[in-house]
Amino acid sequence: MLSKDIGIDLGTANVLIHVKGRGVVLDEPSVVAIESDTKRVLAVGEEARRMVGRTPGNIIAIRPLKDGVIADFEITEMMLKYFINKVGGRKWYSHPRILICAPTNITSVEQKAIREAAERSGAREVFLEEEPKAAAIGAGMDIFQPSGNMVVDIGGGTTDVAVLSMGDIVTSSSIKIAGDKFDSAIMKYIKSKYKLLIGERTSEDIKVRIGTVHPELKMETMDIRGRDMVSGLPLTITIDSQEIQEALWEPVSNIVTAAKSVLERTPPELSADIIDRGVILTGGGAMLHGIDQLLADELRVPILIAEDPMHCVVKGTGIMLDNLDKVSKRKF
Ligand SMILES: Nc1ncnc2c1ncn2[C@@H]1O[C@H](COP(=O)(O)OP(=O)(O)OP(=O)(O)O)[C@@H](O)[C@H]1O
Repeated sequence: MLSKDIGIDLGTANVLIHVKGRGVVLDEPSVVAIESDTKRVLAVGEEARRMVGRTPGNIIAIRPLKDGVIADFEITEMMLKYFINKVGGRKWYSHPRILICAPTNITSVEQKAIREAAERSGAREVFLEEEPKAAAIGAGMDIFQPSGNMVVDIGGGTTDVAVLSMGDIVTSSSIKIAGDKFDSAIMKYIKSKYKLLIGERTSEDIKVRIGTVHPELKMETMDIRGRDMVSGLPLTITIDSQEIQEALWEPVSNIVTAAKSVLERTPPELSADIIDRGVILTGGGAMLHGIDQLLADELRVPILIAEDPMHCVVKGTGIMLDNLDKVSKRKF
Protein backbone atom coordinates (compact mmCIF):
# COMPACT_ATOMS: atom_id res chain seq x y z
CA MET A 1 0.00 0.00 0.00
CA LEU A 2 1.39 3.44 -0.92
CA SER A 3 1.19 6.45 1.35
CA LYS A 4 3.75 8.54 -0.54
CA ASP A 5 3.27 12.19 -1.32
CA ILE A 6 2.95 12.97 -5.00
CA GLY A 7 3.81 16.07 -7.00
CA ILE A 8 2.12 16.82 -10.33
CA ASP A 9 3.11 19.22 -13.09
CA LEU A 10 -0.22 19.70 -14.86
CA GLY A 11 1.17 21.28 -18.01
CA THR A 12 -0.42 22.48 -21.23
CA ALA A 13 1.75 20.11 -23.24
CA ASN A 14 2.73 17.42 -20.74
CA VAL A 15 1.67 15.98 -17.39
CA LEU A 16 4.47 14.74 -15.13
CA ILE A 17 4.13 12.96 -11.80
CA HIS A 18 6.76 12.62 -9.08
CA VAL A 19 6.29 10.10 -6.27
CA LYS A 20 8.32 10.46 -3.11
CA GLY A 21 11.04 7.85 -3.07
CA ARG A 22 10.41 6.79 -6.66
CA GLY A 23 11.24 9.97 -8.61
CA VAL A 24 9.46 10.93 -11.85
CA VAL A 25 7.13 8.03 -12.59
CA LEU A 26 4.94 9.49 -15.34
CA ASP A 27 5.67 11.83 -18.25
CA GLU A 28 2.88 11.91 -20.83
CA PRO A 29 1.36 14.42 -23.25
CA SER A 30 -1.78 16.24 -22.03
CA VAL A 31 -4.01 14.74 -24.71
CA VAL A 32 -7.27 12.77 -24.50
CA ALA A 33 -8.96 11.03 -27.43
CA ILE A 34 -12.73 10.73 -27.20
CA GLU A 35 -15.56 9.45 -29.37
CA SER A 36 -17.49 12.62 -30.16
CA ASP A 37 -21.03 11.18 -30.15
CA THR A 38 -20.81 9.02 -27.00
CA LYS A 39 -18.06 11.09 -25.22
CA ARG A 40 -16.35 7.77 -24.45
CA VAL A 41 -12.61 8.12 -23.67
CA LEU A 42 -10.61 6.04 -26.12
CA ALA A 43 -7.06 6.91 -25.13
CA VAL A 44 -5.12 9.23 -22.81
CA GLY A 45 -1.55 10.53 -23.00
CA GLU A 46 0.98 9.22 -25.52
CA GLU A 47 -1.52 6.92 -27.23
CA ALA A 48 -3.94 9.84 -27.70
CA ARG A 49 -1.16 12.15 -28.94
CA ARG A 50 -0.38 9.77 -31.78
CA MET A 51 -3.95 10.36 -32.95
CA VAL A 52 -3.71 14.21 -33.15
CA GLY A 53 -4.59 15.31 -36.69
CA ARG A 54 -5.10 11.69 -37.77
CA THR A 55 -8.57 10.83 -36.43
CA PRO A 56 -11.70 9.95 -38.40
CA GLY A 57 -14.72 12.27 -38.00
CA ASN A 58 -16.24 10.63 -34.92
CA ILE A 59 -13.02 10.64 -32.86
CA ILE A 60 -11.40 13.81 -31.50
CA ALA A 61 -8.01 14.14 -29.89
CA ILE A 62 -8.38 16.97 -27.36
CA ARG A 63 -5.74 18.97 -25.54
CA PRO A 64 -7.84 20.02 -22.52
CA LEU A 65 -5.36 22.71 -21.40
CA LYS A 66 -4.66 25.50 -23.85
CA ASP A 67 -2.74 28.78 -23.63
CA GLY A 68 -2.06 28.19 -19.95
CA VAL A 69 -5.72 27.81 -19.01
CA ILE A 70 -8.06 24.87 -18.72
CA ALA A 71 -10.07 24.87 -21.93
CA ASP A 72 -12.15 21.82 -21.04
CA PHE A 73 -12.19 21.04 -17.38
CA GLU A 74 -14.30 17.89 -17.50
CA ILE A 75 -11.69 16.31 -19.74
CA THR A 76 -8.87 17.76 -17.61
CA GLU A 77 -10.39 16.14 -14.54
CA MET A 78 -10.77 12.83 -16.37
CA MET A 79 -7.15 12.99 -17.53
CA LEU A 80 -5.82 13.87 -14.08
CA LYS A 81 -7.70 11.03 -12.42
CA TYR A 82 -6.53 8.60 -15.10
CA PHE A 83 -2.86 9.54 -14.57
CA ILE A 84 -3.05 9.47 -10.75
CA ASN A 85 -4.67 6.05 -10.87
CA LYS A 86 -2.12 4.90 -13.43
CA VAL A 87 0.81 5.59 -11.11
CA GLY A 88 -0.88 4.39 -7.91
CA GLY A 89 -3.65 2.11 -9.06
CA ARG A 90 -5.70 0.74 -6.18
CA LYS A 91 -2.62 1.11 -3.97
CA TRP A 92 -3.37 4.76 -3.06
CA TYR A 93 -5.73 3.67 -0.31
CA SER A 94 -3.54 5.25 2.35
CA HIS A 95 -4.29 8.65 0.82
CA PRO A 96 -1.28 10.64 -0.42
CA ARG A 97 -0.83 14.39 -0.13
CA ILE A 98 -0.78 15.89 -3.61
CA LEU A 99 0.95 19.11 -4.63
CA ILE A 100 -0.07 20.35 -8.08
CA CYS A 101 1.54 23.01 -10.23
CA ALA A 102 -1.13 24.16 -12.62
CA PRO A 103 -1.11 26.94 -15.22
CA THR A 104 -0.63 30.32 -13.57
CA ASN A 105 -3.82 31.97 -14.75
CA ILE A 106 -6.48 29.44 -13.78
CA THR A 107 -9.67 30.68 -12.16
CA SER A 108 -10.90 29.74 -8.69
CA VAL A 109 -13.58 27.54 -10.27
CA GLU A 110 -10.90 25.65 -12.17
CA GLN A 111 -8.79 25.38 -9.01
CA LYS A 112 -11.75 23.82 -7.28
CA ALA A 113 -12.25 21.38 -10.15
CA ILE A 114 -8.62 20.28 -9.96
CA ARG A 115 -8.80 19.86 -6.19
CA GLU A 116 -11.92 17.76 -6.49
CA ALA A 117 -10.39 15.64 -9.22
CA ALA A 118 -7.31 15.03 -7.06
CA GLU A 119 -9.43 14.29 -4.00
CA ARG A 120 -11.60 11.85 -5.91
CA SER A 121 -8.41 10.09 -6.95
CA GLY A 122 -7.61 9.47 -3.29
CA ALA A 123 -5.74 12.58 -2.09
CA ARG A 124 -5.70 13.30 1.63
CA GLU A 125 -4.70 16.95 1.15
CA VAL A 126 -4.23 18.99 -2.01
CA PHE A 127 -1.84 21.94 -2.40
CA LEU A 128 -1.43 24.34 -5.30
CA GLU A 129 1.85 26.01 -6.09
CA GLU A 130 3.05 28.55 -8.59
CA GLU A 131 4.90 27.07 -11.53
CA PRO A 132 7.97 29.36 -11.62
CA LYS A 133 8.63 28.69 -7.94
CA ALA A 134 8.61 24.94 -8.47
CA ALA A 135 10.72 25.37 -11.64
CA ALA A 136 13.38 27.36 -9.76
CA ILE A 137 13.51 24.87 -6.89
CA GLY A 138 13.59 21.91 -9.30
CA ALA A 139 16.45 23.57 -11.20
CA GLY A 140 18.49 23.53 -8.01
CA MET A 141 18.17 27.18 -6.95
CA ASP A 142 18.10 27.96 -3.23
CA ILE A 143 15.25 30.45 -3.35
CA PHE A 144 14.86 30.60 0.43
CA GLN A 145 17.90 32.85 0.98
CA PRO A 146 17.61 36.67 0.87
CA SER A 147 19.12 36.87 -2.62
CA GLY A 148 17.81 37.23 -6.16
CA ASN A 149 17.17 34.20 -8.39
CA MET A 150 15.62 34.55 -11.82
CA VAL A 151 13.92 31.82 -13.77
CA VAL A 152 12.38 31.81 -17.26
CA ASP A 153 10.10 28.78 -17.73
CA ILE A 154 9.09 28.32 -21.36
CA GLY A 155 6.40 25.63 -21.51
CA GLY A 156 3.84 24.68 -24.13
CA GLY A 157 1.17 27.28 -23.34
CA THR A 158 2.84 29.89 -21.15
CA THR A 159 6.19 31.49 -20.47
CA ASP A 160 6.61 32.41 -16.82
CA VAL A 161 9.37 34.81 -15.86
CA ALA A 162 10.03 35.36 -12.15
CA VAL A 163 12.53 36.78 -9.74
CA LEU A 164 12.44 34.97 -6.40
CA SER A 165 13.91 35.71 -3.00
CA MET A 166 13.26 34.34 0.51
CA GLY A 167 10.94 31.65 -0.80
CA ASP A 168 8.61 33.94 -2.72
CA ILE A 169 8.10 35.68 -6.03
CA VAL A 170 9.27 39.31 -6.00
CA THR A 171 8.52 40.30 -9.61
CA SER A 172 7.02 38.19 -12.37
CA SER A 173 5.30 38.07 -15.71
CA SER A 174 3.28 35.31 -17.35
CA ILE A 175 2.53 35.45 -21.06
CA LYS A 176 0.56 33.07 -23.21
CA ILE A 177 3.40 32.70 -25.66
CA ALA A 178 5.47 29.52 -25.58
CA GLY A 179 6.02 26.28 -27.50
CA ASP A 180 2.50 26.08 -28.99
CA LYS A 181 2.77 29.61 -30.37
CA PHE A 182 6.16 28.73 -31.88
CA ASP A 183 4.48 25.80 -33.67
CA SER A 184 1.62 27.93 -34.98
CA ALA A 185 4.07 30.63 -36.14
CA ILE A 186 5.93 27.98 -38.18
CA MET A 187 2.63 26.72 -39.66
CA LYS A 188 1.61 30.26 -40.58
CA TYR A 189 5.00 31.05 -42.15
CA ILE A 190 4.96 27.92 -44.34
CA LYS A 191 1.36 28.52 -45.35
CA SER A 192 2.05 32.08 -46.41
CA LYS A 193 5.45 31.52 -48.10
CA TYR A 194 4.86 28.12 -49.78
CA LYS A 195 1.04 27.85 -49.79
CA LEU A 196 1.56 24.55 -48.00
CA LEU A 197 -0.66 23.33 -45.15
CA ILE A 198 1.12 21.35 -42.46
CA GLY A 199 -0.16 19.84 -39.20
CA GLU A 200 0.65 20.62 -35.57
CA ARG A 201 2.93 17.63 -35.14
CA THR A 202 4.94 18.37 -38.29
CA SER A 203 5.37 21.94 -37.15
CA GLU A 204 6.63 20.86 -33.71
CA ASP A 205 8.99 18.41 -35.38
CA ILE A 206 10.45 21.20 -37.53
CA LYS A 207 10.96 23.40 -34.45
CA VAL A 208 12.73 20.66 -32.51
CA ARG A 209 14.89 19.40 -35.40
CA ILE A 210 16.00 22.48 -37.30
CA GLY A 211 14.49 25.41 -35.38
CA THR A 212 16.80 28.13 -34.12
CA VAL A 213 16.59 31.69 -32.90
CA HIS A 214 20.28 32.27 -33.58
CA PRO A 215 21.06 31.60 -37.25
CA GLU A 216 24.82 31.99 -36.91
CA LEU A 217 24.86 28.86 -34.79
CA LYS A 218 22.78 26.50 -36.88
CA MET A 219 22.05 25.98 -40.56
CA GLU A 220 20.22 22.78 -41.32
CA THR A 221 17.58 21.77 -43.83
CA MET A 222 14.59 19.47 -43.62
CA ASP A 223 12.14 18.00 -46.13
CA ILE A 224 8.57 18.55 -45.03
CA ARG A 225 5.33 17.18 -46.34
CA GLY A 226 1.89 18.76 -46.34
CA ARG A 227 -1.03 19.63 -48.61
CA ASP A 228 -0.52 22.12 -51.44
CA MET A 229 -3.23 24.77 -51.09
CA VAL A 230 -3.30 25.40 -54.84
CA SER A 231 -3.49 21.87 -56.26
CA GLY A 232 -4.91 20.24 -53.12
CA LEU A 233 -2.35 17.45 -53.54
CA PRO A 234 0.40 16.24 -51.20
CA LEU A 235 3.68 18.11 -51.66
CA THR A 236 7.22 17.95 -50.27
CA ILE A 237 9.37 21.05 -49.86
CA THR A 238 12.76 21.75 -48.25
CA ILE A 239 13.13 24.44 -45.62
CA ASP A 240 16.11 25.63 -43.61
CA SER A 241 16.92 26.89 -40.11
CA GLN A 242 17.12 30.53 -41.18
CA GLU A 243 13.51 30.43 -42.37
CA ILE A 244 12.44 29.01 -39.01
CA GLN A 245 14.34 31.75 -37.25
CA GLU A 246 12.34 34.27 -39.30
CA ALA A 247 9.07 32.47 -38.45
CA LEU A 248 9.88 32.44 -34.72
CA TRP A 249 11.01 36.06 -34.53
CA GLU A 250 7.71 37.51 -33.30
CA PRO A 251 6.83 35.05 -30.49
CA VAL A 252 10.43 34.94 -29.32
CA SER A 253 10.71 38.73 -29.17
CA ASN A 254 7.63 38.76 -26.91
CA ILE A 255 9.47 36.46 -24.50
CA VAL A 256 12.53 38.74 -24.58
CA THR A 257 10.29 41.74 -23.83
CA ALA A 258 8.63 39.94 -20.89
CA ALA A 259 12.02 39.03 -19.41
CA LYS A 260 13.25 42.62 -19.83
CA SER A 261 10.16 44.02 -18.13
CA VAL A 262 10.69 41.75 -15.11
CA LEU A 263 14.35 42.82 -14.85
CA GLU A 264 13.34 46.46 -15.08
CA ARG A 265 10.97 46.02 -12.12
CA THR A 266 13.49 44.11 -9.99
CA PRO A 267 15.01 45.89 -6.97
CA PRO A 268 18.69 46.76 -7.65
CA GLU A 269 20.18 44.52 -4.93
CA LEU A 270 18.44 41.52 -6.44
CA SER A 271 19.52 42.56 -9.97
CA ALA A 272 23.12 42.46 -8.76
CA ASP A 273 22.62 38.88 -7.53
CA ILE A 274 21.14 37.91 -10.90
CA ILE A 275 24.23 39.23 -12.71
CA ASP A 276 26.37 37.02 -10.46
CA ARG A 277 24.24 33.88 -10.66
CA GLY A 278 22.72 34.16 -14.11
CA VAL A 279 19.17 33.42 -15.25
CA ILE A 280 18.04 29.79 -15.35
CA LEU A 281 15.94 28.55 -18.29
CA THR A 282 13.48 25.71 -17.67
CA GLY A 283 10.60 24.03 -19.55
CA GLY A 284 10.71 22.37 -22.95
CA GLY A 285 11.19 25.74 -24.70
CA ALA A 286 14.58 26.09 -22.97
CA MET A 287 15.80 23.53 -25.49
CA LEU A 288 14.92 25.70 -28.49
CA HIS A 289 18.24 26.13 -30.24
CA GLY A 290 19.93 29.47 -29.57
CA ILE A 291 17.38 30.79 -27.03
CA ASP A 292 20.07 30.97 -24.30
CA GLN A 293 22.41 32.93 -26.57
CA LEU A 294 19.66 35.28 -27.73
CA LEU A 295 18.53 36.04 -24.15
CA ALA A 296 22.14 36.55 -23.05
CA ASP A 297 22.65 39.08 -25.89
CA GLU A 298 19.40 40.91 -25.14
CA LEU A 299 19.40 40.90 -21.32
CA ARG A 300 23.18 41.19 -20.86
CA VAL A 301 23.22 38.69 -18.02
CA PRO A 302 24.54 35.12 -18.06
CA ILE A 303 21.91 32.56 -19.11
CA LEU A 304 22.07 28.91 -18.07
CA ILE A 305 19.85 26.07 -19.28
CA ALA A 306 18.76 23.89 -16.35
CA GLU A 307 19.74 20.28 -16.36
CA ASP A 308 16.78 18.27 -17.63
CA PRO A 309 14.65 21.43 -18.19
CA MET A 310 11.35 19.60 -18.81
CA HIS A 311 11.53 17.88 -15.41
CA CYS A 312 12.32 20.97 -13.28
CA VAL A 313 8.72 21.79 -12.28
CA VAL A 314 7.85 18.23 -11.28
CA LYS A 315 11.15 17.76 -9.44
CA GLY A 316 10.40 21.04 -7.66
CA THR A 317 7.02 19.71 -6.52
CA GLY A 318 8.80 16.73 -4.97
CA ILE A 319 11.24 18.97 -3.07
CA MET A 320 8.40 21.25 -1.95
CA LEU A 321 6.44 18.32 -0.55
CA ASP A 322 9.47 17.53 1.60
CA ASN A 323 9.52 21.13 2.85
CA LEU A 324 5.86 22.01 3.21
CA ASP A 325 6.64 24.13 6.26
CA LYS A 326 8.83 26.42 4.13
CA VAL A 327 6.55 26.79 1.13
CA SER A 328 3.40 28.85 1.18
CA LYS A 329 1.04 25.88 1.61
CA ARG A 330 -1.65 27.45 -0.53
CA LYS A 331 -4.31 24.81 -0.03
CA PHE A 332 -7.05 25.42 -2.53
N1 LIG B 1 14.24 20.29 -28.25
C1 LIG B 1 13.23 21.18 -28.21
N2 LIG B 1 13.32 22.36 -28.83
C2 LIG B 1 12.32 23.25 -28.79
N3 LIG B 1 11.16 23.05 -28.13
C3 LIG B 1 11.00 21.88 -27.49
C4 LIG B 1 12.01 20.88 -27.48
N4 LIG B 1 11.56 19.82 -26.77
C5 LIG B 1 10.31 20.14 -26.35
N5 LIG B 1 9.97 21.37 -26.77
C6 LIG B 1 8.69 22.08 -26.57
O1 LIG B 1 8.45 22.26 -25.18
C7 LIG B 1 7.04 22.42 -24.97
C8 LIG B 1 6.60 21.59 -23.79
O2 LIG B 1 7.31 22.00 -22.66
P1 LIG B 1 6.81 21.65 -21.18
O3 LIG B 1 6.53 20.19 -21.06
O4 LIG B 1 7.78 22.25 -20.25
O5 LIG B 1 5.43 22.45 -21.17
P2 LIG B 1 4.20 22.36 -20.16
O6 LIG B 1 4.73 22.35 -18.76
O7 LIG B 1 3.32 21.23 -20.53
O8 LIG B 1 3.47 23.72 -20.50
P3 LIG B 1 3.00 24.94 -19.57
O9 LIG B 1 4.11 25.17 -18.57
O10 LIG B 1 2.82 26.07 -20.51
O11 LIG B 1 1.71 24.50 -18.95
C9 LIG B 1 6.37 21.96 -26.26
O12 LIG B 1 5.90 23.10 -26.97
C10 LIG B 1 7.50 21.27 -27.02
O13 LIG B 1 7.33 21.38 -28.43
